[in-house]
Amino acid sequence: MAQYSRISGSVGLITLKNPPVNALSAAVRQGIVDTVEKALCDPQVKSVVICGQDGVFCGGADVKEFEKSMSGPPLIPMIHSIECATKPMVAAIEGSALGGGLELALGCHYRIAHSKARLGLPEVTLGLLPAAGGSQRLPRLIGVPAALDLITTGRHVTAAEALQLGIVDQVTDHKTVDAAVKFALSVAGKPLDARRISTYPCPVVTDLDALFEDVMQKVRQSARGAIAPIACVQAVRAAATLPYTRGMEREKELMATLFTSGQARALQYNFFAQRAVGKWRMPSGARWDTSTPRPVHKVAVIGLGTMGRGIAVALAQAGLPVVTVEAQEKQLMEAKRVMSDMLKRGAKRRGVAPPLDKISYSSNIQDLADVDLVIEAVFEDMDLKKKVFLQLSAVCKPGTLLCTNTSGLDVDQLASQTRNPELVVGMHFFAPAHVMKLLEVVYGPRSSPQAVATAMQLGKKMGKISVAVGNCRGFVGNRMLKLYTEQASFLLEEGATPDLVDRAIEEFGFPMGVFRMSDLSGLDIGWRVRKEMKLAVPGQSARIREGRRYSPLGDLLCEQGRFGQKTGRGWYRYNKPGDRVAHSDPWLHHFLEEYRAQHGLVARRIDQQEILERCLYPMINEGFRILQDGIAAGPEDIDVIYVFGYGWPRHCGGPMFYASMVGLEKVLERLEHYYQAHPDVPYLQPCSLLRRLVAIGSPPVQKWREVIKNLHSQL
Ligand SMILES: CCCCCCCCCCCCC/C=C/C(=O)SCCNC(=O)CCNC(=O)[C@H](O)C(C)(C)COP(=O)(O)OP(=O)(O)OC[C@H]1O[C@@H](n2cnc3c(N)ncnc32)[C@H](O)[C@@H]1OP(=O)(O)O
Repeated sequence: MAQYSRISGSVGLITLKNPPVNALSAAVRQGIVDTVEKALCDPQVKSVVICGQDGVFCGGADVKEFEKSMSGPPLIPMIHSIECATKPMVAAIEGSALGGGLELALGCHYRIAHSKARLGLPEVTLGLLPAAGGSQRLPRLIGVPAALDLITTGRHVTAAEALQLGIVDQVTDHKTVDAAVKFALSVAGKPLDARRISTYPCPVVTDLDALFEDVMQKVRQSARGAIAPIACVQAVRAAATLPYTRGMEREKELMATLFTSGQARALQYNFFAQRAVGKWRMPSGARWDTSTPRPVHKVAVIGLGTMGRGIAVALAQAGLPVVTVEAQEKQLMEAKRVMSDMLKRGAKRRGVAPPLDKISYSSNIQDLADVDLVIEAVFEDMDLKKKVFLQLSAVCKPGTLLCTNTSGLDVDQLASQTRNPELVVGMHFFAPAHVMKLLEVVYGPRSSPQAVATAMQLGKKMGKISVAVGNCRGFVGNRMLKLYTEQASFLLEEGATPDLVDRAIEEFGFPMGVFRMSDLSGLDIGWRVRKEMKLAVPGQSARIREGRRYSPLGDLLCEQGRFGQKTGRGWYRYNKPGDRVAHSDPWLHHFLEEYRAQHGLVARRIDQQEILERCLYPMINEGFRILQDGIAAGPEDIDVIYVFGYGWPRHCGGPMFYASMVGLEKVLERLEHYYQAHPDVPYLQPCSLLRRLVAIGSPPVQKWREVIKNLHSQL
């Protein structure tokens, strides 16, 4: 829908109306076509302004329409007719001009933006390219290198940067439409030939081949198997080397391959999944829209190890006053120095003043008496955490929310130490906490909806993608991860090497293989947990524990002091402790051979397919169990956790979406096969939810919530 009016006597005003982001749905496109025609036919109109209602210019093509067969006027000719118009067309950009929205603005002869507006061509993040002329107009307007940067990363730029790049003609702090109307009046009747971007020659680049080779290499490296960034480079190359009409043909050709690709489907699913997780619900029926968060004006972090430091920095960067408490004076001083540096570095990157005064440092827990919310980040030890919660409950004012940054311990046990267990939730951050986007908000059986709402809101304020999940060992992310790492160890026992397994995982698209990741985070962390659980017993190498298969390989390495990067030895060898470059380690290969010989295991050849199936399918199976148990509300929650917390390649959607792409029937069949081959690994047995989904014809992932709901209502 688009509304037409005439203002200031001679300016036609076209307002896009499709809340909340004025996406270019079929109806909006039809509205634009009709209102542009009206404006051009109105003899009293000398110039035209296009704006969006409610302070948003346009969020781009309507992504929901991509799944359906396209109807309504197509974008490309619509934008072309705006560019060909004989009256000046001015885009008044407030809020966002993204994707097709910016492409529409690029079809206009002038662009006026509000200083707070954001502009960009984020199609690549949806597995697409700017195929409404964006890949051909932008390089002509701002030059090839700048266009390549924007189009291949999809990053949004501020109005100030857009002005500097030459994307907009003017930036205003006042009412954008008023400024655009004034501007439109000033350019009425002026010649337009020099304003049609498609007629511009692409600015010359001195060594075009070298530039594109270099960019393509960088893109291939960072894309990790994603096809859209590569197509984006190819489209910009067409702009740089071909006349506009031929460039448009190339743009269309490239878009056709992307549009129906599985990667585009995965990325678009992920876009909506990110938004779906914000609409959380608990099994009790409590929901995001019926639970009011408590106000949080002052926060505390207790425990200033790596996690506590990152959390406090993230809170300060979000503008919240933070009281930090660390009992050991030496650790407190060291933390203060490191955190100040982190704040300064972050501020420099963002071009703002470091919020050093937001953080106060103390070694006295009594200083937490007046805070609204505490995040406990002490050592991952239940007894220690229990003690801290007991103290917090006594010290903090009534109504203070008490949160634990455990990565998997029982939130309810901690709640039971406090006067108000309903005010206890888990806030599981991921390292480094000031960088990683994911936050698992863990509710126990006694957590109140208000406590969950408060933690979710705080996460949002910190710029995190927060996912509300139920309380179980490892929550969602680490519960699934345990199976992935365990299978990887079993593969070593059976004949694989860390390099072989990691290569398969990295080729799939993870930034780091399972063993490289284990070396980075430290083998000793899992070892300590296993020792606490009495699973790991020093000096023991039995392969069956608690009646099921167990791989002691990680424990045996720890017993030798091989903790990973920090000790310079782990699954790989490093030139010195703390070094990051992993080298294949002949010692480890020899150790594996000896281990196999000791246990009578015969090494066999293991191919990439088996590595992927053995590592990923048990995780997926556990994902189904998590859904069945009601720990996660839907597959979107699991997928968002994996993409933003564990490096699952976004163009594969997440584990649950990936399963639906592979085919549930195939996943089921392979799990059955592996369970038969390894009956001593009970979790390989396919979960009944997976069986149920296959039995009803493998509905698309978007329909699983309904099936789960029915399943729960039958119980
Ligand atoms: C055989 C095949 C032939 C192939 C040939 C085909 C040729 C086709 C040619 C077509 C060429 C098209 C080229 C153009 C493509 C595009 O434009 S793709 C879209 C690009 N745009 C974006 O990626 C922007 C996405 N949106 C955002 O980043 C943010 O939403 C925002 C605009 C910055 C606003 O943020 P915020 O205020 O935080 O709100 P949100 O919560 O994110 O969103 C609010 C609700 O709006 C929904 N939404 C947002 N954008 C879109 C969209 N583009 N389409 C549909 N819906 C959108 C979002 O899901 C939220 O919905 P609810 O959760 O239901 O509230």
